[in-house]
Amino acid sequence: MTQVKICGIKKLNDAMFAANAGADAIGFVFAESKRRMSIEQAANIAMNIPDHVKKIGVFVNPSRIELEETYQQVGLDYVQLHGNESPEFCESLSLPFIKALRVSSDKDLRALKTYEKASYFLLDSATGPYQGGNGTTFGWELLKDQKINRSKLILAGGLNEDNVKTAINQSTPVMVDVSSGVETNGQKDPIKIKQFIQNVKERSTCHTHNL
Ligand SMILES: O=C(O)c1ccccc1N[C@@H]1O[C@H](COP(=O)(O)O)[C@@H](O)[C@H]1O
Repeated sequence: MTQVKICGIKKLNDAMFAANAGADAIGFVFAESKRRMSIEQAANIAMNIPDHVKKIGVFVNPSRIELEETYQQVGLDYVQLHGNESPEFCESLSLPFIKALRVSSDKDLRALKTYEKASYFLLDSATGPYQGGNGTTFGWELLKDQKINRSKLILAGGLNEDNVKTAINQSTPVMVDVSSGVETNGQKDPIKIKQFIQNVKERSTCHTHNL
């Protein structure tokens, strides 16, 4: 079944709601962003949500020390690297990481093989002013015939309750990641979170039955 990560969580209520609605992972943004939060805020949420929900910290070009301290103090399961972190930097890390790549054409997928130590790789849209969380999609169809290890593929970028089933059909990722698409007026929206997760799980069930 396709897993779901709800990213940009800033409140314990939202984290609990997402967990109870079936989220498999939640994301805390430590990069420059309107969703940015402190280590203390994230640690307080992390210690109060069920263990089975993975805690993922999102960074853009962090220092090694920032990564290690945040990972340990919050109790993260993974760090998500959303900037221009080099393969050498990533390979030298001693913590589990997800490497995000911004995709606008199939040429961008060539970088995947240079991050082999990544636990997962996350494909996001290249459109928008920020390094992530732009709420913009990319052409998922370009993933269809690519030789990609789907068990390590997280799909992100502009996903929402209306497009997530199509996105999964076209890219067959192990996990989908959403931030903007489950917000209203810049705040996480429980109705959208619930519907998003329901649509993903529904779609996954249908898929399994069709196999
Ligand atoms: O969410 C943010 O503000 C953010 C900031 C900097 C880097 C990454 C960020 N979020 C990640 O961006 C993608 C796409 O988000 P969206 O659904 O299009 O809003 C997702 O992986 C978030 O984890």
